Amino acid sequence: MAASGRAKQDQQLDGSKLKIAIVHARWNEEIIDALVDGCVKRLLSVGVKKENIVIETVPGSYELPVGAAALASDVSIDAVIAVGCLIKGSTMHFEYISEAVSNKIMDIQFKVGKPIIFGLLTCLTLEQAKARAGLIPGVMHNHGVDWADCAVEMASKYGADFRTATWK
Ligand SMILES: Nc1c(NC[C@H](O)[C@H](O)[C@H](O)CO)[nH]c(=O)[nH]c1=O
Ligand SMILES: CC(=O)[C@@H](O)COP(=O)(O)O
Repeated sequence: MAASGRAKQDQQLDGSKLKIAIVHARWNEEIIDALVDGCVKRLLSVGVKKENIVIETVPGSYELPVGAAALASDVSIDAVIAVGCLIKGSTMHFEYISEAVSNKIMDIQFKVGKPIIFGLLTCLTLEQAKARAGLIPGVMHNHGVDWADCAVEMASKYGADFRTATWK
């Protein structure tokens, strides 16, 4: 069972002035649909306008860094949420994609000067993925909600700093 220590909000989130992009993979559609739905509903609930939520897709999670970088290059976008679901198979494919995507998304946000939220589930079983997408009642919350909060907080708190920071 995952740690229950979800980050508590240290400020009232206000997304009313933000434009947020979600780029999601199309593998494991049931999981992705639930994650994106949770993310969008949360963004709307903290004030992001519907017209300021951009949704694009890529074939698989390995393509998320390219999609995220492309969306982040749009000057009007304040943060990108990269959403994918990797489920371990019988080869090392899972490990290579997980590592590459994690490292690259971290790199890109510093290069583009915008928060890119790591919304990639790296699960050993379909059950783990369903739980983290909020699809098993009473087990776990939909992690897409956390990613929405994170995008709004990071864009609000650090967005401008990212663009001008010399430490990139
Ligand atoms: N097995 C999963 C994949 N595999 C596809 C790769 O992400 C990539 O699209 C392909 O290797 C071509 O570059 N993708 C997922 O998102 N989830 C999986 O479980
Ligand atoms: C995450 C993956 O790429 C994985 O689902 C692919 O399965 P396999 O390792 O059996 O080819």
